Amino acid sequence: MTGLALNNLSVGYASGRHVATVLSGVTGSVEAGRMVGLVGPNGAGKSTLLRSVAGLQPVLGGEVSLNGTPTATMSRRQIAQTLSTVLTDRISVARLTCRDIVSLGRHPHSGIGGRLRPHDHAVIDESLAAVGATELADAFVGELSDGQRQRVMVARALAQEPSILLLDEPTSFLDPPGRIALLGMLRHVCTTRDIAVVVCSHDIEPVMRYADTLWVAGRGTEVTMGAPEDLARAGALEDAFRTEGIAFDLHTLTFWQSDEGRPTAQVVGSGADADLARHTLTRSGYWVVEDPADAGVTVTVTDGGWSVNGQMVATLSELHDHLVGRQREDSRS
Ligand SMILES: Nc1ncnc2c1ncn2[C@@H]1O[C@H](COP(=O)(O)OP(=O)(O)OP(=O)(O)O)[C@@H](O)[C@H]1O
Repeated sequence: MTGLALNNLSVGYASGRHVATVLSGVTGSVEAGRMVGLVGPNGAGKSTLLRSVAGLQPVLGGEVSLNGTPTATMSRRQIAQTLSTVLTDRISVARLTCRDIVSLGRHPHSGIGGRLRPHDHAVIDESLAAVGATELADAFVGELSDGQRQRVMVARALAQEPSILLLDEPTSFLDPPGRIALLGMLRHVCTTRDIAVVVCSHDIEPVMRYADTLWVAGRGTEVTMGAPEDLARAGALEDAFRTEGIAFDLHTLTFWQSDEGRPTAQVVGSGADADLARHTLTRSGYWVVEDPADAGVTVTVTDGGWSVNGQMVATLSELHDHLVGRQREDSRS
């Protein structure tokens, strides 16, 4: 198989006789051209898994195979020619240029003395272009924004010409559009370069838009794998993140306060104005229901704004104020 395969893998930390197993029985694969999103709460073991797969810490049991070959039988150089990583360690190389950093990715392929050949320079240029960082080639790394630096670190990993790419939190420190842009770029690179990608991220909703498969590390030692939507429907994300009073909303693919005990409302109408009214209702403390029979309040999208149980409001700010006032009155009566 081309790509990454994990067979009954156990990862964690051993110190003397004490063994702390973080994740166990992890069996799964990522084929070339496919992207896995690795998600889970803080401390679930995502970084431990990525570091173990990359050979940066010993596994406790089981097997990691790269393109069908167990890593236990591969040299470090062979592993580096197959797998590259973008990890969370902050680099302190402010006075290197982006091209210098990306050139480091050629190290596992370069000959004696590490001299770069014309082919290496071509790969470096292609890698910078693949992440949209051609213009940054001669900029110092210390002078980049977080988003630019993150793209350059991905370019370094691509310059390694890997079959498998592992990324730990590549979107942290990026603004919301930057997160989507980076994940979209990874998806593009994964498909066009036929790379097996595992990306660990706390940005569940954007990851769910791009990943073929989710690997969910929860509070136990198991990793649950499946299509993002199937796992969401089955409650696997809620289970993994299990937080009192917080539920995973299947409409928005985000976590919200759970609906129990909230007043109910429905929205009549369609399009962006209806979606925004639903958002305002949720923000105002209402549970948005589909069935009119369950709804205490009805918000209808109209030409001039919205009507709440027949009373017109022109803006969503007014809708919010009206809904909050209504709740206050209800709680007094
Ligand atoms: N060097 C270490 N020695 C011993 N235990 C460690 C070490 N590093 C991490 N751990 C423990 O392993 C567990 C998993 O940590 P890990 O960093 O893999 O979680 P994570 O899912 O990546 O969390 P986060 O989302 O917070 O980054 C935690 O209980 C952590 O305390």
